Amino acid sequence: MSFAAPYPPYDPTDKSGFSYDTVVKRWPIILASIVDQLHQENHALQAPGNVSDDLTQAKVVEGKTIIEQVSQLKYQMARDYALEPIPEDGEPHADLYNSELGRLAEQSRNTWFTAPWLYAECYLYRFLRSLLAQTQHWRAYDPFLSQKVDVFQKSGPSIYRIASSIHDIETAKNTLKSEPSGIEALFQEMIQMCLWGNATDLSLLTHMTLSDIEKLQTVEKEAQSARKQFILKDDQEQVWNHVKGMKGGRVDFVLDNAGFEVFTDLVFADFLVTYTSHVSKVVFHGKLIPWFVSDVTPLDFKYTIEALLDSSYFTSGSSSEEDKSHLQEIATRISRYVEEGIFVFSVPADTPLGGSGAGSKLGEFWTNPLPYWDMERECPDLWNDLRNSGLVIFKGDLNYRKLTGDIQWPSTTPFKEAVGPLAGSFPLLSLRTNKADVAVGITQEALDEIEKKDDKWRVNGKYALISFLPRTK
Ligand SMILES: O=P(O)(O)OC[C@H]1O[C@](O)(CO)[C@@H](O)[C@@H]1O
Repeated sequence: MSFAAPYPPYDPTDKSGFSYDTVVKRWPIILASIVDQLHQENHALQAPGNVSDDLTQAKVVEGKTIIEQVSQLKYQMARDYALEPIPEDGEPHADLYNSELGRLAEQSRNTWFTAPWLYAECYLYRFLRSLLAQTQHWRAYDPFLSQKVDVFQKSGPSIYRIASSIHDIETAKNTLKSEPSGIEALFQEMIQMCLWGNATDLSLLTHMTLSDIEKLQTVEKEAQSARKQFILKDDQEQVWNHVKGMKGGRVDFVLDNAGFEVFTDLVFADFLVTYTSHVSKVVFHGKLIPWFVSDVTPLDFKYTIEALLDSSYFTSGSSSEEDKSHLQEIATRISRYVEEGIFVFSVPADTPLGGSGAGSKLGEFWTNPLPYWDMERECPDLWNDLRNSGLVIFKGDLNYRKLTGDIQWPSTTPFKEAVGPLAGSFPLLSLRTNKADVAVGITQEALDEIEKKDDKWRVNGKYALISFLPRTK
């Protein structure tokens, strides 16, 4: 793999006030929470009677404990130190990250404030992984797991509401079959539910209260029609026209966040398989290492389905027996689809963090720092595999940044142009709420209007883009 992609046709320039903001404000909070988390684990391990002494096991290179290493990273980041090479830890992509770092050093862009934002952010999670992977004790440890679980457990009210809507669809199933326009309307509702499911994301939620999160999770019909005006590019009709031409096809989800968002992905997938004849198989792609705080790992995926089946899992809000039975209905169906291989995770569900060599090869691509432009050259196996899909759905902001290379395209640039050589490889749908500067495919008129209305529209998560490209090659 090499980083020097031949696309785009002009020099990438990615720095912006917002990226700087995340380095100085958001990342230190994330690192501080990891240090807290590690301390808590330490105390538990060192409790009287517990024979395990992690401070011995957790020594990493240079004689520093993992906690000292993470604290040092936080210190260096705030002072704009140079990024250190990723140690050879036996996990994928260390060479790729390091060769790019070398290239950046030649351009004096290898410090926390000067490195391209996309690279620096991916590096941060890969470097953290390296610290953990080099120890015996923390190798299987996901420092974000407790946050993921905590927020998911509090998402009960929104999850029950969605499950009840699906129950209503089940009740009207027979009528729906004879009314194609009803299915189309539901498809639009589902796509929007799945889109707005991306509005919550733990790497952004450092300042949010539970009620803020609940507001973001409001995805039912009324809220959706109110939010339609916030969709700045809307290819829903093109997507439906494409999907309705499929017969028993395969859909892929390149997943983003665990918890509530992956629940909305599963609901959308369930809808496609259960209520339409267009889709008979769904493949889910996640991350092999803890990534951008809340991204789905194979273990998160398995955990989500078990949690949905457990009627005492959700802790917030009051739920009636009826709510619970509606959730059981869809959770049981999802679990059955997994058992029957109708829903599959792209790597085995028990793949450990860091991957398991050949068995998880197809999952490695998603945690490298590259744009997706050159997937065909960088990871031909994955590219060829996705060519078997009838629709590849890329969820969320980071996937969008990688699809477009995270560069400052004029916002009226066609999506196809920003996706570059990847465009046309397979039918591609991006569902993204805007949390970073890059945004393309917007008409001049819409752009003028939004610039007047809200100067934070690119980053405040209130606006969204639904972008579709057909297969052309
Ligand atoms: O979960 P999502 O939608 O990919 O969002 C992640 C986004 O959050 C950030 O980490 C912080 O803004 C971005 O860098 C990143 O693109």
